[in-house]
Amino acid sequence: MIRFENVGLRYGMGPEILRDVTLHIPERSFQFLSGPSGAGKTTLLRLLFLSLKPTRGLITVFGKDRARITRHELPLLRRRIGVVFQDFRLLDHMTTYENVALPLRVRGREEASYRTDVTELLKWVGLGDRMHVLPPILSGGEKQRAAIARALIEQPEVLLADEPTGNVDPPLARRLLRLFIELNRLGTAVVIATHDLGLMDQVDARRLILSGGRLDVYE
Ligand SMILES: Nc1ncnc2c1ncn2[C@@H]1O[C@H](COP(=O)(O)OP(=O)(O)OP(=O)(O)O)[C@@H](O)[C@H]1O
Repeated sequence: MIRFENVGLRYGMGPEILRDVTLHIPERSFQFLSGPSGAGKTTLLRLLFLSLKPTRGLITVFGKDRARITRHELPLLRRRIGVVFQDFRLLDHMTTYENVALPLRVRGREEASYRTDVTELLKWVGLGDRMHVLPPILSGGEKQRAAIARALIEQPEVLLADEPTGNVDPPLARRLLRLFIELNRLGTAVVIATHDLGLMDQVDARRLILSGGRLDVYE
């Protein structure tokens, strides 16, 4: 689904952050992306989300060569990739429901056509009773789940999550992990960037480990 071949990335004239990274994210797969702080996990996620271009190497996304994707095609491909950012990026002046519905509204969909989907998804992530609350009132874990719901509303083929359990207590981290596993069972490929060894030990999943700019894959 997404393939990297000998990918290198540097910011400006800085050192190479990623070096010769070769990677395949298969359909319906589940993997953790780990490595020390500053190893380049967020950078790798940004490459997967097409918000960065590699400085060298080949990336193909849904069969398309990254270098040949036009500005017009980019939003269509991105819609197939859900992302949960480290800082959630919820809009504070919109309710939880409105935040999750926003990608559909932006596309010009009528509310009547998506109201049930948004409501069901919010119930699925455990926010059924927080739908009409503004994000500043949500707890860290609730914000996290709202961000997950927003990433899932367009039924992406792959979900990328950057440290999704970074700010939550262990019981909630386990709950979020169960949510990702269930999502994966329903057919979505999942990539979770995390430092949390305890979290990774709870699932027998692929591990992508970044260190010194290189990526090792443990199946
Ligand atoms: N926009 C940028 N411009 C220049 N350097 C950057 C930029 N973004 C990240 N870097 C550098 O790239 C390296 C990798 O950063 P990145 O955020 O990808 O690591 P990470 O593994 O996600 O770290 P953490 O676990 O601490 O979030 C770091 O040295 C960082 O300073």
